[in-house]
Amino acid sequence: MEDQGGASVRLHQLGLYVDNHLHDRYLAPPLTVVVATLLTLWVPWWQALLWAAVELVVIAVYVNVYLRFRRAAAVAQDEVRWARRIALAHGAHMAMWSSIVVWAYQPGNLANLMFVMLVHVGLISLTVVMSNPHRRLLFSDLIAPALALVGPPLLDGTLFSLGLTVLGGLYIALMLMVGLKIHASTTEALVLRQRNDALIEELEQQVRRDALTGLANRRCFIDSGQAELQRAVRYRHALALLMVDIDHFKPINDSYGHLAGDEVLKAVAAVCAATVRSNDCLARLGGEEFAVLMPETALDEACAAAERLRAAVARLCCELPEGVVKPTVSIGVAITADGDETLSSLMRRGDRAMYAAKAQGRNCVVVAPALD
Ligand SMILES: Nc1nc2c(ncn2[C@@H]2O[C@H](COP(=O)(O)OP(=O)(O)OP(=O)(O)O)[C@@H](O)[C@H]2O)c(=O)[nH]1
Repeated sequence: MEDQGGASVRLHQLGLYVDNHLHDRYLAPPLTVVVATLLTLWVPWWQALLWAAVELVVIAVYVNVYLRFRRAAAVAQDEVRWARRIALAHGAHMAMWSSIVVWAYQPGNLANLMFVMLVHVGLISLTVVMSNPHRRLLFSDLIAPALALVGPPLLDGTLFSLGLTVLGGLYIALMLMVGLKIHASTTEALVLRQRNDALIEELEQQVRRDALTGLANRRCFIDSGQAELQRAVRYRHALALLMVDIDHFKPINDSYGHLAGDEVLKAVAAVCAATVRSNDCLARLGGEEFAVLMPETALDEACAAAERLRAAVARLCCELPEGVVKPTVSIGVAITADGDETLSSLMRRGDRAMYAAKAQGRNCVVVAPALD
């Protein structure tokens, strides 16, 4: 499942791991103080103090690494690099806790053995709860406390201690199984969420795009148009609209067939897309009608753009298997000086100008009269 999800899923898992461990900053410092206090039962106070001081620095370092990861907005390729950094930072923390075994464990002292084992049982439980989102880190986080849990009783060599080692081993195996189960379900949930997000994005694209030409569709045009009008009103900018309609399109369909008509539509759409500016909103409103919304564009600029568009389409020569088609367009230009008009009124005026262009013989540009 992990491989299926790929690096981006593992990056998500790393994010979950980091989120879980960020809570550590509230738990780890007070726990350090409590354990250091208990340690003074078996080691000189200055050793316990030194351990607590180093551990508090290590906590500060790994919390800092986690916060930097959160701020970095890492991408999928960074997953391995961040996982390594995080493993090092958190590994130092695990090593500090497990080091208690080496310098504070007193063979034959049952209270001390219980203390050391309890510290590591707690550490293993917390690790499984907090590290399960990321399998690699789950394993690396478990190594030190697992060895520290089963190690000391083994050193004693008594039957009782051997029993404790077996119990410790079973406990680790059980916790590992639980951790891996939770890991598998989080991975599955993440993969499903990714698929869901991709499907939603695709659906949103389909709802807003025209399937034939790939341009924005009417719905998308209306949404962008409303937003542009609001901006034009707020900043008192001019907003221009071109209504573009292919001339004599029905005869193209009738003579060459609907599929040939589709090819002409796609070719005209491509010319329009190549001719308008990138911040203009070009859409296919339906049939053989297109619209271009041009923010912050005055009348003379809009007319020049319309003329450029008309001429570009007139130069177009569609060589189809059914024959050669040379489409032309009629364009109506409407402008609102400070956005003080509704979109439908602007579109109506643009439409009327476009029909006037048709009436004037087609393949030309007509400007709509200014709004009273
Ligand atoms: N191939 C194709 N044709 C379409 C599509 N949508 C609409 N049409 C056709 O476009 C034609 C539009 O014809 P009309 O509205 O009569 O306009 P026209 O023939 O272009 O004439 P004028 O606009 O007056 O120059 C109709 O025959 C529609 O069937 C489409 O997606 N693909």
